[in-house]
Amino acid sequence: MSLPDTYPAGAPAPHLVVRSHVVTDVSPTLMDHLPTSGALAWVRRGDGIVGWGAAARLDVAGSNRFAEAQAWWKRLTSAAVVRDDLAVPGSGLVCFGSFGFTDEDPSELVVPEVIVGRRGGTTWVTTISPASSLTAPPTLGRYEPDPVGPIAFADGARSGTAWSAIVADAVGRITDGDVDKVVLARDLIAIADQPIDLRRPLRRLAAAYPNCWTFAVDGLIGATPELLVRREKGLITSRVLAGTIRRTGDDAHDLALAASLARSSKDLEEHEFAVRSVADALEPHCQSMNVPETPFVLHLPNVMHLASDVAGVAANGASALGLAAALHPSAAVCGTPTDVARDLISDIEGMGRGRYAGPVGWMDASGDGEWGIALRCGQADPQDPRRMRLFAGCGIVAGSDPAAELAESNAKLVPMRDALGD
Ligand SMILES: C=C(O[C@@H]1C=C(C(=O)O)C=C[C@H]1O)C(=O)O
Repeated sequence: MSLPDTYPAGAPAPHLVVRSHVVTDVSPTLMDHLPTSGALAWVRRGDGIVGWGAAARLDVAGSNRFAEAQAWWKRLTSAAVVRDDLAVPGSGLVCFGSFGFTDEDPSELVVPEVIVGRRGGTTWVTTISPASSLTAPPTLGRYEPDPVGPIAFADGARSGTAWSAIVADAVGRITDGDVDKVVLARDLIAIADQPIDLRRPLRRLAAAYPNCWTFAVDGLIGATPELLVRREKGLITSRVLAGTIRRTGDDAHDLALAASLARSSKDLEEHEFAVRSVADALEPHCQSMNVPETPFVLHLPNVMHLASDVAGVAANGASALGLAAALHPSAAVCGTPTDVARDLISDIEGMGRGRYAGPVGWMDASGDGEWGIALRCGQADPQDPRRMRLFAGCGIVAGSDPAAELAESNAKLVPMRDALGD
């Protein structure tokens, strides 16, 4: 039922017919409904939306990509006929999206043919189809994903040792005063014996990291703890993370580590850069804002982060995507000052980030939506479905120790490694 033409930026918008209705659903998780391929997901604590198929799709790149995506979405939503029995966040006409870290990396929006959503015990189905060939609501299946089987891990663009040397180089440049903070990432290649059924790691991520946002868009899957921006009925929120410590598995020791993280001047400085960059980008779009003075410690199974929830009341009609465009790249994934850090990343990081560290999420026709930062994630290799590229990065400041940053990057790779393993 996919439209043969994916409706590129300049083409006339297809007339989509959209219907959301409540269904009875006894399956334990939303992920259970995903068919074999084309998984789309945005799930947290069991609630959220999953989808499949493509009623419309935009592929876009370049410095204007957010504006082009916004214009495309506006035309598509104004040409659609929507019957939404629920009118809750995620019901009605919704698209999923994932944006490249740099202007050159590919970005995309996908409008699924079917969405299954859940919120507070209510499950709904949305069908989206061209007016010329209406889709009947599907009977929801319950699928068991294939096991991933044995998996091997190999260095990506750089070995751990080579990456540590790049971190040391960055610390030198920070000490010389070229830049205050830069976020450097590395990749790891996961290789299975057979094509990886992405639903397997997705389910595991959602179960093991309920406080993160588990996402899937076009082969990019992960569980991010960092919400770049949410807009919901005039309220804007952002969860900023920066400053990390690994967990040991010993609760008493971890509590002591959490206390040391909250006092660490290196981590507090790194965090302050990230909060400032978010507050400055949101300020023109908010009439009042709450920027916490001190961060809290977010406990995840693998790491703990310094975290700040920034909130504001929308002052203008900027959509969730418009706000994500204003925020990206925040100092949490790029550095400070932004331009210098971005150039340094492209000079020394030694790999393409693709959609890692870019905004990933969903939005609705009113401009509300949620965009996370694509972290703790992996990208399925479009050429070889047995392979995935996993990513992790660390904020580097004057006090950073390359060996500790390498250990931190390994801890950030744990969610994807465990989700893929047996
Ligand atoms: C860049 C990543 O994480 C970011 C860097 C952090 C840090 O350096 O302390 C913490 C959270 C994220 O903002 C990643 O997970 O790949």
